[in-house]
Amino acid sequence: MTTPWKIGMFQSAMLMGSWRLPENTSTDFLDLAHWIDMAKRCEAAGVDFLFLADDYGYPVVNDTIPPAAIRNGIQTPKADPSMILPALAAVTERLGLVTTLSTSVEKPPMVARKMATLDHLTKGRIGWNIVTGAGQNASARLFGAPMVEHDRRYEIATDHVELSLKLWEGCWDDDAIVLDREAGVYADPAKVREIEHDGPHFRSKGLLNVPPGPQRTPMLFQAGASGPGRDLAAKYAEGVFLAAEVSAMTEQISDMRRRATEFGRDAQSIKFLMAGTFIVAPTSEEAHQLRARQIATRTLDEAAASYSFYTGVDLSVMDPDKPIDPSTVTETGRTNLERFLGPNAPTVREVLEEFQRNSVMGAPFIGDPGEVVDQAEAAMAATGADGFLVQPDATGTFDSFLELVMPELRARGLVVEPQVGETLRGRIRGDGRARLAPDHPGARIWEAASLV
Ligand SMILES: Cc1cc2nc3c(=O)[nH]c(=O)nc-3n(C[C@H](O)[C@H](O)[C@H](O)COP(=O)(O)O)c2cc1C
Repeated sequence: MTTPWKIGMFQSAMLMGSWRLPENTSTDFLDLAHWIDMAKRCEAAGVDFLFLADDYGYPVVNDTIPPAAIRNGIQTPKADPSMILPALAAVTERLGLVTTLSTSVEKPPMVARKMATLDHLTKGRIGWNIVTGAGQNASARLFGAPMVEHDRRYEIATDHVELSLKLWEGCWDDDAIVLDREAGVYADPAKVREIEHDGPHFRSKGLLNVPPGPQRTPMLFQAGASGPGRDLAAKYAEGVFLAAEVSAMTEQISDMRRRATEFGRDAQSIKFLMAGTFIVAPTSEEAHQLRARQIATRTLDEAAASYSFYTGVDLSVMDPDKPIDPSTVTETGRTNLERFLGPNAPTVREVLEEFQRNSVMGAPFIGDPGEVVDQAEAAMAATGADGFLVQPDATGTFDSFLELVMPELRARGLVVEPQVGETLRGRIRGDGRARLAPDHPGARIWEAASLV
């Protein structure tokens, strides 16, 4: 059998899929029962994890929210997934649970404490998607702070992760909790310590006041593919989410593996998951009909509002018949600007049409179960990726993927059944190891602390 594919499911606590279609249920995103049902179905179908993306942003162009964004529910409203996760932990026992916390907004001790708590509550099934924050122009307004430039946000993220790693790996020895009721000893003071950090952006002398969970450091994910984003991933990430065309993704993966070796890590220690949209139905014809219905629910105005959320760039004021001006700069997200520049750049109209069809996620796989898995196998072979981050279907959930694609993947021997008791890291790395690999910078913090 080939190395099993890793299968994660992408969600956000907002409108997903084509919410205007009558079969779409993402309008229930503020109902806990919606999430509990989804998590149980994901677990029963044997996928590796459910990822709840998050940010504080919303579309803003020329200092205002485009009316199309509010009218059509584009990237807003959006609820806080960290409030939903404990309920999902309670009703699952194998499903990994991954969420986002922003290094631009949440301070390291807050991230470290929330994630360590969730690692306990999930019994080692939690992952952190490290982001500098999508929709940054809106987020900065919301927090009343000047917008920090793109590359500097990644410098802050690097220092943030360094301190967070110290808190997870350095404060508590493995055998610090004694729990001797007779002697009245809860924890051994010799095995618990404050860490010190004096970095370019964060300073701390402190103790993480929750002991680490089964993974110590939550499994670390990252999703920015600009130069500084790639470096952050290469240095710390154990899983990377990518959304692009196959050719761009192939380059991103090989470049990030190369950068990982420059940081002294095994290039294979990062698992790359392609954002994959599967438009699947029992027959090919039904799948293509569904695709046409989905595209018809989205206007070019909405595509422009969505593009502005990811990039801060307003395509609606540009000449539709020319490519995006190559001198355009943005301090919001760069990946979705850079992928449409350069030789053979598409026109603005083509970019909008691409966003109307696919948003940031690249072209979908369309067809019956056999056809979509053939297409997915070809993408895996071309890119060298390790699996998929599956996008919600037209219903806003994953029912068609879980019911039609998972059995096909299993029949082809491409996935293995997750087991109770596995940590998220152990499962995704495939070696059962709960803790960071020895070549990860966080492992050196643990080694140094355990020698104290
Ligand atoms: C599949 C995927 C998931 C993402 N999830 C989040 C998220 O939950 N929160 C967020 O703020 N940004 C998220 N992003 C955006 C990235 O973190 C990043 O800001 C964006 O890709 C722009 O990259 P750059 O900052 O390197 O230019 C996601 C991106 C991708 C491709």
